[in-house]
Amino acid sequence: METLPSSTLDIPKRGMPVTIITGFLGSGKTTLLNEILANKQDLKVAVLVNEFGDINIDAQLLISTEEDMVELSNGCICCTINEGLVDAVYRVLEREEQVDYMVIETTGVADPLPIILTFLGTELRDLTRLDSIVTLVDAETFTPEHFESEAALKQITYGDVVILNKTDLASSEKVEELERYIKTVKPSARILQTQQAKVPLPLILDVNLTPVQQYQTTEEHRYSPHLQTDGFVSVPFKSYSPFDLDKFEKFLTEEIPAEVFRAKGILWFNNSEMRHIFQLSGPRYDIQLEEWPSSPLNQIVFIGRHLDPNKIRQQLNNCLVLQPSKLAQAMGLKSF
Ligand SMILES: Nc1nc2c(ncn2[C@@H]2O[C@H](COP(=O)(O)OP(=O)(O)OP(=O)(O)O)[C@@H](O)[C@H]2O)c(=O)[nH]1
Repeated sequence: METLPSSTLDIPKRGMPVTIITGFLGSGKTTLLNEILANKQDLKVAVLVNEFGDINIDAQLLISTEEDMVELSNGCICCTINEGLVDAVYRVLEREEQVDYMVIETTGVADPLPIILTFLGTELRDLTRLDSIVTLVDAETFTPEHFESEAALKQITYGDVVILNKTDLASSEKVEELERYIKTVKPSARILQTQQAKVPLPLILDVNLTPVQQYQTTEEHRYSPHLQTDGFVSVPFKSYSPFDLDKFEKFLTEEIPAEVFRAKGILWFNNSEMRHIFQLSGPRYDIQLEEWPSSPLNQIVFIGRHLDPNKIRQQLNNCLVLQPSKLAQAMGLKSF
């Protein structure tokens, strides 16, 4: 990893520079955010993490400390909680401690335009400087059909920098083909190729690449009907009882609905002292072991189209060591 030239850290204090990280579900946005936080040196970065489910897993997996971070859960900042975005930026600006830079991670199903226009068309225009929209693309799973998601296409259309990530999982032909495709959608984009979103920060931060003038004439879009989440729904699940490892493995390999596109969770298993960071993205899943920073509990979110939340919750309840009815009995409570 290159070290950051000292000039890059000398960001002038005229309006706080803002970079928006976008990209489809599982493309590597949180990985990039962690990469930024690990290499920001003395730059004081505030991060704003948005998830459309009501459990914010990403926020719990960031290496940042709590003071640097504003979480926006249970709604998408490009639509339902757009006002929340303005308030969150104000909260950062009002802090006594100087913040040099703000990085925003959108949900994987966000249309970047309403977020861009919030920065350019509200009182935030004078307080911040929109620097760049950075779009992550999963080189393994992305196709020109862009998952039949209008949001996935818009993320590329508005990307000033497009990062073709996960090149370790795609052939060089596929990566070249994708690069050609991206150039047809967004000829002016700076295209980078990465693994684990490892990128020299001067290529993506304080680059002044957002064509602010061009957006000034498109303000009416802000009020146009939002894409909703392109049919994607998020099913959260939380439990204070651990999972039985064998049952959970069986669920993953045999029962999980095919419509689940993405899942992420912090898991507690009966036979382990460790917390398990679970990531499922398209065709693969991965589990990493870490120490628990606090009391164990299970938190997991499933994202996909046409999901049946009750069925998934029932399947997960069946994987618990102590199922809710038994837990209620054990606690002397009536179960409903
Ligand atoms: N093999 C491989 N895996 C990667 C790479 N970058 C990220 N991943 C993994 O892909 C999964 C998803 O990465 P995230 O950074 O959480 O993706 P995201 O865009 O934040 O996902 P959402 O939260 O759904 O929006 C995680 O398991 C990462 O460890 C890469 O370059 N190669």
